[in-house]
Amino acid sequence: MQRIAVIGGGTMGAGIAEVSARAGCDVVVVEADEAGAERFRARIEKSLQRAASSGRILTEDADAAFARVEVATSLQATVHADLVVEAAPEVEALKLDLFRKLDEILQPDAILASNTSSIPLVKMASVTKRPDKVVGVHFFNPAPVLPLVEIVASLLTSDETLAAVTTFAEDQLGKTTIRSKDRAGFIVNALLIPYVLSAIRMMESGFASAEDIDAGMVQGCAHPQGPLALADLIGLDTTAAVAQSMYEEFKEPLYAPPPLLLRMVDAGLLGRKTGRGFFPYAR
Ligand SMILES: C[C@H](O)CC(=O)SCCNC(=O)CCNC(=O)[C@H](O)C(C)(C)COP(=O)(O)OP(=O)(O)OC[C@H]1O[C@@H](n2cnc3c(N)ncnc32)[C@H](O)[C@@H]1OP(=O)(O)O
Repeated sequence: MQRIAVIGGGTMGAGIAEVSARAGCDVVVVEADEAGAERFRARIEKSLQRAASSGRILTEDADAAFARVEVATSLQATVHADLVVEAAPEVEALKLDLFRKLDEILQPDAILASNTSSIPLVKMASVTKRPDKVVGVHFFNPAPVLPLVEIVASLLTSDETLAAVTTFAEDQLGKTTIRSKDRAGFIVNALLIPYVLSAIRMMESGFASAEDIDAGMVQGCAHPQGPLALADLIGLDTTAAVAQSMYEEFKEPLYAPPPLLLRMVDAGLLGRKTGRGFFPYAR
C-alpha cells in the first residue's frame, strides 16, 4: 500500500505517520485545524530528529520521510488513499462521524482502519457501506519504537482485508502482529489497563507513594517504566477512556476508572502531553 492517510496527528497519529513515511509510503495526515497541523509538524519533526541523532536512521532518510508527509485540514485530502488509519481521540460519536464521512470520500476499494484501543470495530463498520473493509490496527506508544500492532477483526471484516493490513504492518512497516477479536481492550489493554488502574488505586488509598510503586515494578520486575509513568505516557484521558469502555463492555469492577484518575483528567493533568500527571515533566 503506497498512499496512507492518518486521521489525527496527536501522539499516536504522528507515530503512525512517521513509521509509514519511514517505510516509503506517501502519507497525508488530517488535523482538525491549522493549530493542530502545526503541533503535528513539530511532533513528527522532533521524533525524526531524535531517531537521526541517536543513529537509528540516517539524517537523509529522516529528511526524506518528513518530505513524504503532507498535512491537511480537510478529510477530502484522503480521497486517493489506499489505507486510512483513524487515530482520533477515543470518543465514540467522533469516530462514527469520521467513518461515515470517510466512507463517502474514499475510493470503493480503500481500507478503513482504526487505531482505537477499545471502541467496538463493528460499530464503526456499521456506519459505512464497506463493513468488510473496516478493521482495527492498534499501534503502541511510542509507535516508532514499539514493534507490536494488534490486528482486530470485527464480525464483518473480510479475510482479504485482514491479510492486506497484516502484510502492510509486517512486510512494509516491519512490525510484529497479533490478532484479537473485537472485544473492548483487545489483548494488550485487557491485561495492561487493570494493572495500571491497580497502581492508581494503590496510590489513592495511601498504600504506597507513586515513586515507590513505580520503582517496585522497574527494579523488581524489570519493566522499562512503572505503571504510573506508563499512564502518564499513554495519557490519563486515554487511560480513563479505555478503562471506561472496558468497564461498559464487561461490567467488571476492576476495569472501572478510579476517582483519582477521573479527577486528574477533570483537572487537565493528563501526563506527559500537558507536563504533569502522576509525575512532572519538562515541556
Ligand atoms: C493505550 C494504548 O491503546 C496502547 C499503548 O500504547 S499502551 C503503552 C505501551 N507502551 C509501553 O508500554 C512503553 C513502555 N516503555 C518503554 O518502552 C520505554 O520506557 C520508552 C521507549 C518509552 C522509553 O525508553 P527509555 O529507554 O526509558 O528512554 P530513552 O532512552 O529516551 O528511549 C529509548 C529509545 O526510544 C526512543 N523514544 C523514546 N520515546 C520516544 C517517542 N515518544 N517517540 C519516538 N522515539 C522515542 C528514543 O529515541 C530511544 O531510541 P534510541 O535508543 O535509539 O536512542
